[in-house]
Amino acid sequence: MSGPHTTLAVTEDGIALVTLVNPPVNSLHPTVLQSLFNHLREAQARQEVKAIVITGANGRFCAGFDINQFVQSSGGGGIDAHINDAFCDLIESGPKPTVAAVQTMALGGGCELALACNARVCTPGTSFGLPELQLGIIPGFGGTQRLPRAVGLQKAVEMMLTSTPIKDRAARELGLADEVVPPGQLLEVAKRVAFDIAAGKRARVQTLYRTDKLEPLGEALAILQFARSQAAKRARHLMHPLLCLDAIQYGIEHGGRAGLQKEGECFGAAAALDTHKALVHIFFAQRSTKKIRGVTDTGLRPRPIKRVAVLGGGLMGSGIATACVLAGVEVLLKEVNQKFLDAGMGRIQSNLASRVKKGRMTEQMAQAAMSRVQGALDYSGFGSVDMVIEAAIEDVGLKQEIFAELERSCRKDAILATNTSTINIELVGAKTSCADRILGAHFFSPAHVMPLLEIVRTDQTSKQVILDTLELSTKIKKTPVVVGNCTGFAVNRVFFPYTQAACMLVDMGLDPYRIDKIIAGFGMPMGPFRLSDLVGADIGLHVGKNFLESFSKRCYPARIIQLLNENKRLGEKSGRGFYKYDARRRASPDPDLAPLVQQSRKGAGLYQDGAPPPKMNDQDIVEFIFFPVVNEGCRVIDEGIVDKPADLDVAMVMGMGFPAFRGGLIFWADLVGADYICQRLAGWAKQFSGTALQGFFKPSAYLERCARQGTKLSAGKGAASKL
Ligand SMILES: C[C@H](O)CC(=O)SCCNC(=O)CCNC(=O)[C@H](O)C(C)(C)COP(=O)(O)OP(=O)(O)OC[C@H]1O[C@@H](n2cnc3c(N)ncnc32)[C@H](O)[C@@H]1OP(=O)(O)O
Repeated sequence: MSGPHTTLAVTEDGIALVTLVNPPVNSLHPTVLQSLFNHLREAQARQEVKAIVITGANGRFCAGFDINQFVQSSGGGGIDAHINDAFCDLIESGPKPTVAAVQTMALGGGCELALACNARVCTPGTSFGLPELQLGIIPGFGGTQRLPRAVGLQKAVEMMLTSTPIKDRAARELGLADEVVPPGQLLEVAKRVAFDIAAGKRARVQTLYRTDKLEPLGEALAILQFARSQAAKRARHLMHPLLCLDAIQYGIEHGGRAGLQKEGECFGAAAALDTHKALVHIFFAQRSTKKIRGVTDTGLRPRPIKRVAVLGGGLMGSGIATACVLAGVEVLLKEVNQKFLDAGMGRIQSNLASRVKKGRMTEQMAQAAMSRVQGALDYSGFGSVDMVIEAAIEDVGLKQEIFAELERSCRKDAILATNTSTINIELVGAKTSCADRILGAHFFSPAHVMPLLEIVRTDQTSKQVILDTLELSTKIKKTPVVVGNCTGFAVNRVFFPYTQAACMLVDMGLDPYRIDKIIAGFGMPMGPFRLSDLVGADIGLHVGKNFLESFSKRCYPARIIQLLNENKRLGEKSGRGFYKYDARRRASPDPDLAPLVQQSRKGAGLYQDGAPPPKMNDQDIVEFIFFPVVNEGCRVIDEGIVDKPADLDVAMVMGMGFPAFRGGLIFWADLVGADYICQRLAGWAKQFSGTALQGFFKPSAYLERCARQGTKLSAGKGAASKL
């Protein structure tokens, strides 16, 4: 039988083995669920069956409900409200006991299925978890009721609110797994446990009715109250964590069975929110960035990258080297002299030490990672590397010399990448004759922490080289986005109007601290001015100049950034910028900023001293800042800088902290509507007509086309025809 299904096999000694079959992760497609219930019903009814073992095919148990169904349905994926009753009656409390034989993963609905069984046996390395909240929903197959009763409320709340799974050993200690056994013994042990329960030699645990692990009511309510305040603080835009807590609390107060009913209601409420659609979009978009038309569908196979040379041991180079050694890739770190090399090695060491301190790796693992780095002061060892990542200073001439040397020193098939964030990649390789092996590998700082890697291809970069770099990105746990070669590539380019629009608002008379508050309220990790302080006004000025040169007709020269530089207020690193910073780098508004703001306003001529600032509410400010960003995103789509609009969503979320719960820039823009955005931009362009600012707001051709044709911006340039 092909397609998603389950199989049922009854052994001679009376065990019904039900297997979930839906590669790659045995997700619970509706037909799997239907087949599962049919088989469970049959197994419960057949006389020769003494007990039931549920497992998954191909070494995996189950990654939960089929998330594709959420995309296809209007919300909630059509989960049947009666499914929970069926779980109870057929699995947990049916005439025959059930045992889950779990390999690799039991996530979401998969974990809930396992929790409904009377016992769980798993293999080493298996993850158990309820990560539904990361999809904007709550557990809907009884997880909000059974997990607290299996592991205690405190731990269950933590697992659900953080969407963090736990591994086999922790699961065993908490009582979520009953036994951990080698894969070869999984089914045998599960069957034995099932027989023992059926024979009354082992207790038949019905998790929904347990109370022994639950904290006393007063303590439980205090835990939930604290969780609510934490959720409101950490994710104040999100409703679904609170709905999850509502369902849990109801069950604590009224019992598990009543809690299931409440869970169903809360699940439905969460599934109806835009947050759910946005997060599901990001889930798939993140996985689809690795699928590049004309590259990954050509039948080419990636070549493994085992040894990488990193040129430059500064902040970026050492971060890149750290990301590589953490993934088992050998690194040759080259510097210009011993002092710099020692400093670079020291940075890698301290990156690893910080992971040990945070409990993310053992001292032994850190030592093993460090042993994979070798230092170099010349190019003599470069013949052994599969790839070079150059992270020298942003100097075109220097980079050109380096790449010419790399061509001489490396193998003819080695990939030559530059980590530049501003320089044209073609220019970097101008003194070589191997443009097909050259590309940009733009990491975000700190490179061993930030999850995004922009892979910048030129017209000459070969498909094989792109494919190999995609493979490396997966290995070093980065989400890759393949982009075209232009100033700022995708992320920095699309974001340049962000700070510029905010500076324009200040020049128009608005308070920078109010703007920051509103933008953080929108869901950005921080507002544009706090970000500017973090990045540094000197860097901001340098980057701003690049954009002014490349896109002079649509740039706003932010005088205030220039003034901050002149007054040595470079931001966090100098103790003052838009904000002032205390010894612990905590920011607070700085009254001494006012004269600079005044000077900037005077130069800009958008505000008359003493006049009231323009009346703009929070939404106006969000739109004024983000619509020009959307507009630039439209140009990036239209020029084919990204393979598909969803790539831009991922790039914005992971590179700039655009709120994932809004689905990324373009997904959000579609919810707002291309027509509305276009009208607003056209309105501002009119307001500033005859000035240099007109171009800043002028709707792009792609945005205008989508608005006119009623096409979604996310449909891509193929869908928005050039009529
Ligand atoms: C009612 C219930 O409470 C509701 C639910 O159960 S909602 C679902 C809850 N489950 C989850 O959130 C788990 C989501 N999946 C994951 O976290 C990860 O995919 C994983 C840990 C299972 C595997 O990770 P990894 O090995 O890195 O592989 P990954 O690339 O992510 O996934 C492999 C493929 O499986 C798909 N997939 C993973 N989980 C899926 C799911 N639950 N439904 C449908 N497809 C799924 C991915 O889209 C990907 O497809 P592709 O190859 O076509 O791109």
